[in-house]
Amino acid sequence: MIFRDGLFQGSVIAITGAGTGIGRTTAIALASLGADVSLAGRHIGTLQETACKVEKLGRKALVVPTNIRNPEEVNHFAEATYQHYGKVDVLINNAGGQFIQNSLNLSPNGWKAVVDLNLNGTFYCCQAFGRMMCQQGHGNIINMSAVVFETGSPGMAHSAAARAAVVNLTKTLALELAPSGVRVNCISPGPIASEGFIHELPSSQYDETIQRIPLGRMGTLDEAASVIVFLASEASSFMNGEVVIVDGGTRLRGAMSFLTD
Ligand SMILES: CCCCCCC/C=C/C(=O)SCCNC(=O)CCNC(=O)[C@H](O)C(C)(C)COP(=O)(O)OP(=O)(O)OC[C@H]1O[C@@H](n2cnc3c(N)ncnc32)[C@H](O)[C@@H]1OP(=O)(O)O
Ligand SMILES: NC(=O)C1=CN([C@@H]2O[C@H](COP(=O)(O)OP(=O)(O)OC[C@H]3O[C@@H](n4cnc5c(N)ncnc54)[C@H](OP(=O)(O)O)[C@@H]3O)[C@@H](O)[C@H]2O)C=CC1
Repeated sequence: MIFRDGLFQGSVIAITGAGTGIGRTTAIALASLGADVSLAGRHIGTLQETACKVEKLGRKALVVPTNIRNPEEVNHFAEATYQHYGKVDVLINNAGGQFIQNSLNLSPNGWKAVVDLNLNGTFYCCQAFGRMMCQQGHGNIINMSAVVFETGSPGMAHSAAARAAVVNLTKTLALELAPSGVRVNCISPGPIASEGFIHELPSSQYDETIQRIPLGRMGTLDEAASVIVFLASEASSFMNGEVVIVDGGTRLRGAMSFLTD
């Protein structure tokens, strides 16, 4: 990481989806820069692995198993974090995902599951932590979109619609919360080589995906995490309601289909 040692000393940062991929890499990067963290996700095992790495860096980690699709669990995550640390400086709404399917074959429940995760879950977290941040008079929320929001995205109708909504939610919250000292921004990654993405991408589409990325390779977990770290830091203190795209230029080549047939 190219950030100053101790940059986040004294900061408390809550992260969803912190047991794997971009979330885990971000949590460890922030801890290496001095932050104490609160880690959410559904699977306690992977969260505990992240917590171990954080503690080895000499920082504190609170593990709060949470399904962000459930607003009561999200409220518990926020309350547990505040009770444990007494404040939260930054919330990183990283948890998300989808499955690839043609729109006409999506079941109502499949549609709802993906919108619930990527849009509603993000909103529940913004609301629960946003209330507390407004009360404490400062805060910084970073939402996760995906570059699919910029174009049509065959095979990802549910996710692309939800990610576009997250962008608008970010802008609205940026306006609503700014008077209370809370800023809200969004990161929109393109193909980042997380285990989750590689696993979900049909192997027959791997080569085509790489060819579509102007930089000729997927982004690394560190390259996604470092943009989140920048947004979490005071280096971005005058950014509010912004969407930072991290896709190696992929969106410039237009819509990409994830369908295999
Ligand atoms: C221009 C190029 C840019 C590239 C951009 C890349 C964009 C994004 C990349 C990433 O997001 S990388 C992260 C990858 N990780 C994941 O996506 C996580 C893996 N996915 C999931 O965990 C699931 O898909 C989920 C929906 C997010 C969660 O599912 P969950 O298991 O909790 O759902 P259920 O409640 O059990 O089921 C609800 C409903 O959904 C249907 N369903 C679930 N998975 C699938 C599937 N793989 N295929 C088809 N349908 C699925 C499930 O059947 C249920 O529907 P019903 O059967 O009840 O009708
Ligand atoms: N990799 C990429 O190219 C891109 C990724 N993204 C987004 O970046 C974020 C991180 O993805 P990435 O690291 O690549 O992939 P991962 O699959 O590794 O990360 C997804 C994380 O979300 C968590 N999660 C899923 N559902 C829930 C839920 N209901 N409640 C709480 N946590 C949940 C998972 O943990 P658990 O299963 O334990 O709950 C997991 O840790 C996601 O939002 C993803 O959609 C966006 C664009 C591109």
